[in-house]
Amino acid sequence: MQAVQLTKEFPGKLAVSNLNFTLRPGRLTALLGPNGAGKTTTMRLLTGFTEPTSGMVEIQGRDLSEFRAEFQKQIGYLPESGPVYRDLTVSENLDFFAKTRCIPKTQRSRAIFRVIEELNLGEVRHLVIGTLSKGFRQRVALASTLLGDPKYLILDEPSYGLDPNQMTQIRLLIRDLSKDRTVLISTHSLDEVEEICEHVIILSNGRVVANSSVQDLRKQDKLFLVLNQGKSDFISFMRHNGWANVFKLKDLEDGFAEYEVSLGDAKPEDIFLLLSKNQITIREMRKLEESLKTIFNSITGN
Ligand SMILES: Nc1ncnc2c1ncn2[C@@H]1O[C@H](COP(=O)(O)OP(=O)(O)OP(=O)(O)O)[C@@H](O)[C@H]1O
Repeated sequence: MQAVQLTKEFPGKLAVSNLNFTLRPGRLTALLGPNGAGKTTTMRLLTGFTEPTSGMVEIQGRDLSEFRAEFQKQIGYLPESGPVYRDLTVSENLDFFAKTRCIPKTQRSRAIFRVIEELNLGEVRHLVIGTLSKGFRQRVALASTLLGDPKYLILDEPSYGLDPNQMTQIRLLIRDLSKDRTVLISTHSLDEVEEICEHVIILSNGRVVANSSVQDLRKQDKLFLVLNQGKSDFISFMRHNGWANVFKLKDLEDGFAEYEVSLGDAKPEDIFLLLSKNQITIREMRKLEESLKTIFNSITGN
């Protein structure tokens, strides 16, 4: 599933602009971004609920706008906070959604039984949704999304409002589901991303500002160094040796200075070797592991 130059403009508001990314089966992707960055709009475009102003969503090489009705049977969309009808029982709610998803009558009760089992809803199946806790309501919403076993799942903040136990359960379930499906979740929880996601797309002001594996994002680790470079300029020396991202933090009184070096693909020992070969005196050297939160904040300019 691919977003190709995907753009949506509302009157007076460019919500998302020229989005390009690919979602793959077996790779759980998180969509991140500050409030108003365009996450919900992107998800609605991917599900075909909103039409793009320009660009397209391509599914296995086909433009989604050409087979929207057919595709909606293959996609499970969990919108932010819902949908669950509070005065229906869990079973009635699932039956209603099974009908809207056009699951044939002969297969409906089997499909409902399957999601009730999958989400552990057996004990509450005859209860009215309005009487259930937020965690159970969210599970019912997710169960409705899974009816008919869709191969594409677009889940807008699936763990929002859940307690820590429920959160863990839902996250593990989503991770399992993503093994043989194409799954995109939006979230504000960087813990969730670290725990279950392999890939991240970060939006800021309607644009993609990062599209990479969680592992690659983490390659923004840095090295903190205190060294004495004598009279020559350490930054130029490092640039000359292929290290572009070197910053002086401050000069110390005794000729030493503090620096920060972005590691990229390299290891701290590569730098250690370079410095010792060139007789640079190192007083201190330590790896600074950036938290995903710091990386997110610096990418989105927060
Ligand atoms: N129907 C609409 N009409 C006009 N503007 C809209 C509409 N829907 C969304 N927008 C605007 O588009 C921008 C992106 O909104 P969107 O809901 O996609 O962001 P979001 O990242 O999901 O935000 P949040 O994290 O707060 O849910 C916002 O500025 C929003 O006000």
